[in-house]
Amino acid sequence: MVNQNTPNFKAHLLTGKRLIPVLMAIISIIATVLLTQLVSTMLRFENQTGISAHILSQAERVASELDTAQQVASNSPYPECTVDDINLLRRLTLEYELVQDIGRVWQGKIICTAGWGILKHATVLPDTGYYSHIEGRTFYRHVADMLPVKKTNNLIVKGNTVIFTSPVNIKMQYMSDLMLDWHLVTRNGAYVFDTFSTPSQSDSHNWLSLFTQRSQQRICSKQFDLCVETTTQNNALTALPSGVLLVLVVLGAGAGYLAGFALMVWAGRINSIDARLKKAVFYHLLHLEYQPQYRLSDESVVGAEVLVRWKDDVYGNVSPEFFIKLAERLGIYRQITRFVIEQSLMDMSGLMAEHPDFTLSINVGKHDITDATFLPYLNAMADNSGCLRQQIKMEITEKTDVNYKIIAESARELQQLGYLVSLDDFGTGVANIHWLTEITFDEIKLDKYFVRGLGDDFKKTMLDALLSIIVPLNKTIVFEGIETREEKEIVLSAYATAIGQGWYYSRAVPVNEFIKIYHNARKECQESAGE
Ligand SMILES: Nc1nc2c(ncn2[C@@H]2O[C@H](COP(=O)(O)O[C@H]3[C@@H](O)[C@H](n4cnc5c(=O)[nH]c(N)nc54)O[C@@H]3COP(=O)(O)O)[C@@H](O)[C@H]2O)c(=O)[nH]1
Repeated sequence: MVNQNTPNFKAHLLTGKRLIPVLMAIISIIATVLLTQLVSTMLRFENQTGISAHILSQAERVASELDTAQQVASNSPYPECTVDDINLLRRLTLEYELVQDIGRVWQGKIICTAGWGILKHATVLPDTGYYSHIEGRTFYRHVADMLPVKKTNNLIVKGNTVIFTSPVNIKMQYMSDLMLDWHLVTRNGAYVFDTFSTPSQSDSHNWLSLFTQRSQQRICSKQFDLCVETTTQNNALTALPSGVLLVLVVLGAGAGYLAGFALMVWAGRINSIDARLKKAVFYHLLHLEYQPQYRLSDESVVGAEVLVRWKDDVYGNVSPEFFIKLAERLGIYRQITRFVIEQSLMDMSGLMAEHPDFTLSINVGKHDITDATFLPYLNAMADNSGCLRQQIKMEITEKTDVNYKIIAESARELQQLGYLVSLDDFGTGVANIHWLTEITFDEIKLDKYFVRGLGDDFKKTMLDALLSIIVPLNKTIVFEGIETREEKEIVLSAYATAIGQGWYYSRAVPVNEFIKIYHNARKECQESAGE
């Protein structure tokens, strides 16, 4: 039987465990959303890099075309604004798609162009132009009314040449579906050639904006005084179609729930009582307690019964009655007996060496007495401990589920080797008077059943009858389970040389406490003997 708390604990454990898959599902949904966000951010970043490069290459193509046209015009062999010179400029406007018009500049004024010939009134260039020290050009943005026709142009002036271009030179193409702002600027950022911004970029002010990431990039041309700056904001939660998002959430929740369920099963396995007992036995997490045995006549402690204990972190205090059977079923029982023998001899060897009449009772079961390696092991341990073999008493319970002939043989062998043998739990199991004649024991332990309720006349009569059979056998008789003073007095009056153990005297206690009990009892005996 597991400690009474164990079933409650298990129920509590199960309720707690049921939450694991739900918690895992929630964590998984969050992880899925974050992962989607991460992947989407990475893809968008890659896309942004591609677009930046595309814008820059277009800008370089524009710059290169205008540069070539300007160079050809500058190298004109004709005097400025002559018919030949203007014809040359006209050829250039036909040849270079981006050149809308091209003209000559003299003393800060446009004096002739390919489109308008010699201007009647030379047009003064605005004083707001930006001069690039890298390229030696002056740029004018969105300049209106420089020519007889009303039109807005960008102007580029170098030396004696002015080129008129359209304000929009970079093709927008697929950019409208991207949440991307870009600016085409000079390296120092002082002059903006072209710019584009997505109107909806700054619109998401709801809770989803928490998941919004901003990415800025800047790349510059190696040839020209040109840089592209792009800015994008990514929010996969709003960017993804709601159907796709729903599928992701459902998949994430499902995967999390399954993982949680698997974790629960795994945790259940490693926390099963079988697994925990195996671990406790393997790592020697069991411990021992000793219950003193008293000579009832003078209340001196004559021996101790060692009892194995298991206090588990999950299941609490588990009764040996339960875990000994479990250990037998799991095939690890032998390790427990060996642990008990080794540890108890170590704990008690000092006291036993000092008091050669002190006996240590050790419980053995069917797996011990049927194990061929048991006796050699016991001998080695006993001899190694320095204790006398006749101080070691092996308790064989009557409940042992093996043929009495095997028990008789074991008892005989143990006695021949010098150990004492005790018949435990007498009167409760399969043993009967027949056992007493066939098997030789040194001690008979009467089960607590006979002590319980000894105030009752019938029980007392039963005990007297039993004693009339076993007393003549001349064995030590131990009464188990003495819980009250009355029980002790009745036992003592029934059998004056009785040995007793029970909660009236002491429960099983750790070794240090036992040694104190032993010495106190001894002192009291000596004192009362001296009086
Ligand atoms: N093979 C092994 N069996 C072992 C070992 N250690 C213990 N056991 C057996 O487990 C059974 C239960 O033992 P436990 O719960 O330790 O109970 C023992 C005592 O605590 C209990 N006891 C002692 N005094 C009283 C009392 O006054 N009242 C009361 N109700 N119970 C009392 O009795 C148990 C000891 O019994 P016994 O062994 O028959 O002397 C039990 O069968 C143990 O034998 C082990 O290492 N190996």
